[in-house]
Amino acid sequence: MRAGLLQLNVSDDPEANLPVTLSMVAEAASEGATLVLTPEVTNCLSSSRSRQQEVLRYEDQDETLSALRDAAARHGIWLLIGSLALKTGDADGRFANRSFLIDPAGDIRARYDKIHMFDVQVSAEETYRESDGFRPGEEAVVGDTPFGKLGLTICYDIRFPHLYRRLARAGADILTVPAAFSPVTGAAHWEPLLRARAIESGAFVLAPAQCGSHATSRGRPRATYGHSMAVAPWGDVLVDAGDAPCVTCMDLNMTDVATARRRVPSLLHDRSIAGPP
Ligand SMILES: O=C(O)CNC(=O)[C@H](CS)NC(=O)CCC(=O)C(=O)O
Repeated sequence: MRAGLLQLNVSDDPEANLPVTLSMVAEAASEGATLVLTPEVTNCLSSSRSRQQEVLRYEDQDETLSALRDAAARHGIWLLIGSLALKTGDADGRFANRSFLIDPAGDIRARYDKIHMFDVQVSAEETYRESDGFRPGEEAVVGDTPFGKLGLTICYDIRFPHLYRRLARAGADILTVPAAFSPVTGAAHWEPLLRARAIESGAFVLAPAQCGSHATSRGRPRATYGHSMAVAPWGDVLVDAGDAPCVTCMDLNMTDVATARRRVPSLLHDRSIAGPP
């Protein structure tokens, strides 16, 4: 199986972002990818609440979603849209940060709302309050494909290993971790977290990322870490896409999942542990 990771540098203008994303999806398909993955917030990196209120749409009216579904059908590929920022109709006005698995007919096969919100002060100057704008999801999701099961997660979820344990035990062969990681935490934690989840799950980890300085029309400027990554079930880094926008394709030997789990069957060795709660 051949997978393609899109590394994007989106702005807070969905209309401007879409043509770039579509041409990179076409490029991945032309390089033979049968599963193409895009990063977190493929449609719009958040700058201010008022800007989001203006440009974000409900799922059934979102043009990025409909155009990417068409693209999956046109190219005959599976597409993991890392996430879209979408209106929800919730009373408190918060948005959803939602991944979609699209099949080669363009149909939606799975949806996942990011569970863990990035409410973190990463440095004296840099604080994130994701839960101010986004409503967290509640449910883990596995999507079925002909080449294996995908466990859907997003960005900050990577720091919560029990979610990945659950997905691995549900049979996930590939864990998807689309991201818009902060440069500071990215440099310190991104690669070891991805490799740890791959090793302890005996699964591929595919992590398409946002990169660079993002153009925003208002609010504070944003920058993200890049370094989209593919990690094999044994823990080896297959791809590190660096820090500029790009399309990176790679072959995945899906039998590596069973091989890794046979060599170290730790998924079968969980025990319930007594002691402090
Ligand atoms: O806000 C948007 O538009 C897109 N979403 C993000 O950028 C999200 C929430 S602020 N970022 C992360 O989860 C970074 C996690 C991270 O950097 C870490 O775990 O260290």
